Amino acid sequence: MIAPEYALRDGNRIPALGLGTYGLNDEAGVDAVLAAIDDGYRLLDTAYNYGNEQVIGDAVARTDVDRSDLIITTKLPGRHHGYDETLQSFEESRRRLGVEWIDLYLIHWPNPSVDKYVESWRAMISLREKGLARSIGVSNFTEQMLTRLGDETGLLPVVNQVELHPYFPQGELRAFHDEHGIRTESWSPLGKRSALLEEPVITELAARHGVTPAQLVLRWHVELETIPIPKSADAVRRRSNLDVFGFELAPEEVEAISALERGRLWGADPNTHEEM
Ligand SMILES: NC(=O)C1=CN([C@@H]2O[C@H](COP(=O)(O)OP(=O)(O)OC[C@H]3O[C@@H](n4cnc5c(N)ncnc54)[C@H](OP(=O)(O)O)[C@@H]3O)[C@@H](O)[C@H]2O)C=CC1
Ligand SMILES: O=C(O)C(=O)[C@@H](O)[C@H](O)C(=O)CO
Repeated sequence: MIAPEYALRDGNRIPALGLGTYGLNDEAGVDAVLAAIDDGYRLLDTAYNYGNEQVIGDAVARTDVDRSDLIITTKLPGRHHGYDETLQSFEESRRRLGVEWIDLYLIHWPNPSVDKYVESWRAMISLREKGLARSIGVSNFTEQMLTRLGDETGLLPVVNQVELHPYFPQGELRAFHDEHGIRTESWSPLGKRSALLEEPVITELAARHGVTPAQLVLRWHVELETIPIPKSADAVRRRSNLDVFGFELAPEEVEAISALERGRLWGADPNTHEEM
């Protein structure tokens, strides 16, 4: 199963679903990422701070799938904000991944109290101009922060990766993204170890469609046209998480799932959260 793709505003393409890799480490992590690529995952999400870029790089080096068919995402950590620091951090990530280019490079968190994300963004624009980062984006940015990037540099990110699941559907931010050609990626798309997958509306709709609760939630993301990046260390769950393109949800089913809205699960508000 290979996920369909969306076009990004910069002319590049991105799969409609990817693999989260936080917690996939060591040799077991390499095996998991390699098996995921074999099973059809083409979008891989890591970060400097996950400490597993080399794990992703090893899997990419070992697979038979063409490098140009893979979309590798990594992220700039908070402690490396600033123009020169960003260029240096990017080189470290690229070296650990063992790749010529990074497909999607994101600012992991805005850390507004440090107030250097615009400088980092300028460095990322230069990386894109050199072809070292094919697409550039951000993560955990608010509408105000995105607007500031656009106002001060003339270039908006093509992706904003944010917390997004049925408990926190991010309706207003998604509408802003859609208006400005920013693609939404969903982190913790399954609600990471919360009770989401046991919610009656989820289990009942899953039974109606003959799918698992996780497949139902992932299909909800697809209906919203956000890109979920579920993480699983288990091969069977990874395969079923990718297998969500053979059924559809009716608009009222999407609404019923979105009605679970109650807010962020982990309290990580981009206006105050400081990421090192
Ligand atoms: N930009 C950012 O700030 C952030 C980015 N991320 C990214 O998003 C990715 C995904 O988010 P994450 O927080 O891991 O949470 P997810 O919502 O992807 O949930 C992962 C959890 O769900 C379990 N799981 C996976 N598939 C299934 C299934 N089919 N049925 C039941 N349980 C399942 C996993 O267990 P098991 O492994 O045992 O299957 C794991 O415990 C991360 O790996 C990372 O790449 C995450 C947080 C913040
Ligand atoms: O991206 C992730 O998976 C995270 O957990 C982030 O929240 C990030 O690594 C962080 O904020 C650590 O403090």
